[in-house]
Amino acid sequence: MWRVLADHAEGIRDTHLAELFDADPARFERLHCECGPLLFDYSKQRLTEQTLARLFDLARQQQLPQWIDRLFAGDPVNCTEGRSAMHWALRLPEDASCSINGVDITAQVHEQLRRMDRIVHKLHSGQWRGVTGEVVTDVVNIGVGGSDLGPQMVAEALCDSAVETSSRLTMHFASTMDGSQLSQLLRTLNPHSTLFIISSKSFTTIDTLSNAETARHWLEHTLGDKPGVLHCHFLGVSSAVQKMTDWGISEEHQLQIWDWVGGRYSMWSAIGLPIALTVGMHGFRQLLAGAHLMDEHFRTAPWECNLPVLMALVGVWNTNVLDINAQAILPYDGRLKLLPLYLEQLEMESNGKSVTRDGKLVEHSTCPIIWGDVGPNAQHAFYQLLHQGTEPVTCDFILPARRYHQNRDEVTEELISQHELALANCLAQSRLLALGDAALKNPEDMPIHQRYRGNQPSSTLLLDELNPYSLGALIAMYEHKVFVQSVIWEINPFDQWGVEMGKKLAVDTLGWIRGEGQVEGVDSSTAGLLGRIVGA
Ligand SMILES: O=P(O)(O)OC[C@H]1O[C@](O)(CO)[C@@H](O)[C@@H]1O
Repeated sequence: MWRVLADHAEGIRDTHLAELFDADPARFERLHCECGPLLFDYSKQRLTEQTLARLFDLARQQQLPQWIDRLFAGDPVNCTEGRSAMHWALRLPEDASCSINGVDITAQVHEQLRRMDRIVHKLHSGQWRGVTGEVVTDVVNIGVGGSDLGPQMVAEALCDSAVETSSRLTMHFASTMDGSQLSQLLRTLNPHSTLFIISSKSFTTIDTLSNAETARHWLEHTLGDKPGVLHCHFLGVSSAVQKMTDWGISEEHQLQIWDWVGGRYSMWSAIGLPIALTVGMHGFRQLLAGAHLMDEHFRTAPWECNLPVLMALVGVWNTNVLDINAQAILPYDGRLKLLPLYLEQLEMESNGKSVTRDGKLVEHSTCPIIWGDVGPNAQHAFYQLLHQGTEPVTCDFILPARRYHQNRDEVTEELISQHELALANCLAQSRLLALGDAALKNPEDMPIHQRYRGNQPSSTLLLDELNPYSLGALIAMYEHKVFVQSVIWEINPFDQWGVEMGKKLAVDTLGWIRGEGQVEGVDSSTAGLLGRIVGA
């Protein structure tokens, strides 16, 4: 199939996107599809309907239907760890039946949602008090990777849907191992009214545990070594129940996740507590409902109108056939500032692999390099390379059609104008990237340094508006896209062995930094740097 695709690419290699649009006025109609609040426009990709037909053949050859069935049957698709990957089960409605190996998964999931609900209610209503009796007004989520990026990204993206609470609760996030964010927070927060969530699937991540330890010392130092400090000021979310207990988190303040939830797929579980604290449980359930809509769409929609499948295959075409190995994520909405970071983990930690499920070296490129920023800001930073650099890049433009239409006040008109400005810039950029000079009047009169080559492919994801439901659908779409690509590439998207060894090597290195033992068996760069650090 790869040969067929390569030959097909040869046939359209010299056809510019401007020609494809000229040749077919209905190109957009043919090459876009919708699911609920999302519209996926891939007409600015360098492909035709014949390309799609061949990509579907490839997907059939790679047994995509069987793999989708396996994913939703709870089979151990994470083969190196012998686990299933059932993030989709976190989004099931309560009346859905899902039992795996005799365990009622839906009941487990909804039991934890009810526990979350009680905690959210207690905090929102001002009933959660610190050890000295003050109402908790600040919550700090301590976590890293999937235990930080998803909750933080969504909580910020949904700031307009934040609920007013009688406790006037504020969410904060601390992730960095060096304590940068935590030290800033501890300078301003009141220990009497601060609650920490220790969020860690494994409850072994040193970044999180060292931040948690610092928080514990701060509380004990400022509040005194009273019994009840740990009980009143810490919540835990983990799959390692005993480890939470050993750390000192009381049973009633523990929320549970399961082995079958991957860290970067966990924001739908109790790891998403900061989201629920921001938008309330109703908002959190809307987020789950939007994701469930996408799960059902992915599982059942024909591929011709299946958003995750189309998005994945377009990506495979770019990466493996057109040799485009960079992808920019460009939301035209400041609330989605953290989405590129979130997708960096989702895509690159999942599919940044070079060994197949069968233990062979892959023969094709896998995950491209993904980065991004809020589009309008990136226009003033790296768009120069997109327009006139030497590297091909594919872009995902993400934008809500409507904003500021609710809760009107004295600046609503101005803000609506600002939103229109962002929309105009998004459409202008994707048009110029695709068409190049053909988008301009009399380009031949311009000097060469002002000309645009164009032919840079992009997709546009248009949301009705950004709310919990549409965001849930958007994120689930990317999750399933990643899964489809892993099937095409024959890799396991649910493990991350590449991140383990660096952590182990750091243990020895830490000993040397602390003056324990002789530095030996390391390269001269590491030895030289250690010498400077230890001598500093
Ligand atoms: O939730 P945990 O177990 O602390 O893990 C945090 C992150 O660390 C990783 O395991 C990578 O080191 C990610 O996959 C995960 O999201």
